Amino acid sequence: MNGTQQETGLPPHWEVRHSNSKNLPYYFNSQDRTSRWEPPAGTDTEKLKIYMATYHSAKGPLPTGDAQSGKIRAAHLLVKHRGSRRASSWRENEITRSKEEAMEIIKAHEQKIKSGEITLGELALAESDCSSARKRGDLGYFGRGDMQKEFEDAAFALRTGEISGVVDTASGLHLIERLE
Ligand SMILES: O=C(O)CN(Cc1ccccc1)C(=O)c1nc(-c2ccccc2)[nH]c1C(=O)O
Repeated sequence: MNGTQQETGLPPHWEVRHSNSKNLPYYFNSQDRTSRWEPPAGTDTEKLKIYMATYHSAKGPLPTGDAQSGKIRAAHLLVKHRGSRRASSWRENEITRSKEEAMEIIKAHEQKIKSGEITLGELALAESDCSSARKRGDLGYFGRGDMQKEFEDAAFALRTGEISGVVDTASGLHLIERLE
């Protein structure tokens, strides 16, 4: 997160950064690589105030893994198709649906979850083709490098409590909910 000069009101070479350990913004000078908690002299404080208000939107600071371990916890609902790397699951010994059919199914699941009709965990119990279904799709904690890249990138981009759009991996199509 670093807005341009005219957006932040900071002097040249200065940018706003975020300290995960303190969950606070700080100011970093990319030329002499100094950092400070307070805006530097010459800052247009009115502009900075507006910029920070936008940055600290209702959704809070940008998503990151847990400040200490870098791990997050998520649940997912997996709909496999005949092109899945392992086209079999506890639900169906041989999965023959096409990827297009799987997309229709998971889009309907997404609608139900995002409308509040049902939680992802509840729906995963009956509908997920992943062995985690019996745990409401809960995968526990994981860090970068533990999951397929597309899955990891989508999960780490979520804020806690947020639900992804459809994520496509070699295993199938997923909806992901970041739990912690
Ligand atoms: O992709 C494969 O070759 C086979 N797999 C991997 C797998 C199989 C069993 C348990 C965990 C992972 C799956 O198809 C699979 N992937 C997942 C998965 C993918 C991304 C995130 C979490 C789980 N679950 C499953 C499953 O059957 O239960």
